[in-house]
Amino acid sequence: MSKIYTALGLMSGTSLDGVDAAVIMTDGEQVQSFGPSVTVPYTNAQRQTLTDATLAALTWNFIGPAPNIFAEAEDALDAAHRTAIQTLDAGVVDIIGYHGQTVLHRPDRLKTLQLGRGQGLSDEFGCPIVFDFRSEDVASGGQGAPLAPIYHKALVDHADLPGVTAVLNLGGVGNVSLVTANDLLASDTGPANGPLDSFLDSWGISMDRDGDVSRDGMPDFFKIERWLRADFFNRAWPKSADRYDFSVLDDLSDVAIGDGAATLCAFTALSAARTIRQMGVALDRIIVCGGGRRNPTIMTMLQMELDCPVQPAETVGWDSDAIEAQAFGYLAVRVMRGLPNSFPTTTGVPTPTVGGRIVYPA
Ligand SMILES: Nc1ncnc2c1ncn2[C@@H]1O[C@H](COP(=O)(O)OP(=O)(O)OP(=O)(O)O)[C@@H](O)[C@H]1O
Ligand SMILES: CC(=O)N[C@H]1[C@@H]2OC[C@@H](O2)[C@@H](O)[C@@H]1O[C@H](C)C(=O)O
Repeated sequence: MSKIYTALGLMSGTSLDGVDAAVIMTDGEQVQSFGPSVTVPYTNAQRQTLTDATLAALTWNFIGPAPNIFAEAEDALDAAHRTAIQTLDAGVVDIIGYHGQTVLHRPDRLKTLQLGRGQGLSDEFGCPIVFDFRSEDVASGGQGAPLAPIYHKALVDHADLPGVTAVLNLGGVGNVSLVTANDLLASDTGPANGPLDSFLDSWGISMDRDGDVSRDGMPDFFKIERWLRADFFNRAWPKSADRYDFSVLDDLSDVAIGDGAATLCAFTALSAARTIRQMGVALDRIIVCGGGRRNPTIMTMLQMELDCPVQPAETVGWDSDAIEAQAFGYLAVRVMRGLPNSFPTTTGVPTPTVGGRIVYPA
């Protein structure tokens, strides 16, 4: 191993549930060990500001001056991330990877935007911060996501898993990494909990906790067949998605809550299975991380669709809620070392690309 860094990763995902923070000891190639991790939920006011910024971004669409609310959203993000670092209480770290909040992702227009400022936190915590991980990949013609695959490969190597492993993350959006002895293939898979959360929000419920809402519902496979005709599902991989790319909720306006939730769980499972099949690699196991692994409706439907074991990340000893934050600590070390984080087979970028910007304490 080269020099081992103590890296602190920070991730705020598309579901806007809060900030994940985690420490990882790594040289940016292998995982040496894991440190503490924490998830700090956004306050209602912070979540509202971030939601408003995301909706303003959709209207803005990278045309003209950026919406004023972005500055307010960056204040909220920096404050929430500061709280997460303080709550983690990890002591001195060598480097921080600060993903920020994606408010708009348009790789077809060579644009992606993650809000959050690196410099303030770097000054405050006295260490280098890597941020803006995706822009260079997108500007070079890549999809800008997923970036976690090179970390998923390090996790699979660390766990010494034999054969071919898929790591499927079911957050707001889904993404999958296929780790073989010689290759790393990856793609977003489509919607995960994003449309399900939005649908339940219209019923005043925050999530399909433990599958409670979807459990007794009846999926409408005709609707799903129609949704799966969307351009995203027919594009070649690697591909990436924005949280708001899948506007299916109008089709569920007069559907009972249980049936709607079951339909969206099935949509998640079928779209993930479809992308995995498109990738054409025989798998020995699928390890599921992200909040969707806690939804038995989605997990059961995935297992019905795929002919290898589908297992939650805990079954191989991973702290699933920390994986994305660990990933951005790991990726930050790679940026520091000039190692690439994205590849033609993970984001479609023409050549392996480092990405990320580093700031140092003033
Ligand atoms: N106990 C649970 N049962 C069912 N679903 C759950 C449970 N806990 C979390 N979820 C779902 O998982 C979502 C959050 O997942 P996660 O934290 O992996 O997403 P994220 O990291 O914000 O998104 P992304 O990976 O797209 O950036 C919640 O919005 C909810 O829908
Ligand atoms: C643009 C963006 O922020 N994409 C996220 C999102 O959330 C899940 C999926 O879509 C994923 O590809 C990506 O995040 C993970 C951490 C990644 O880059 O690997």
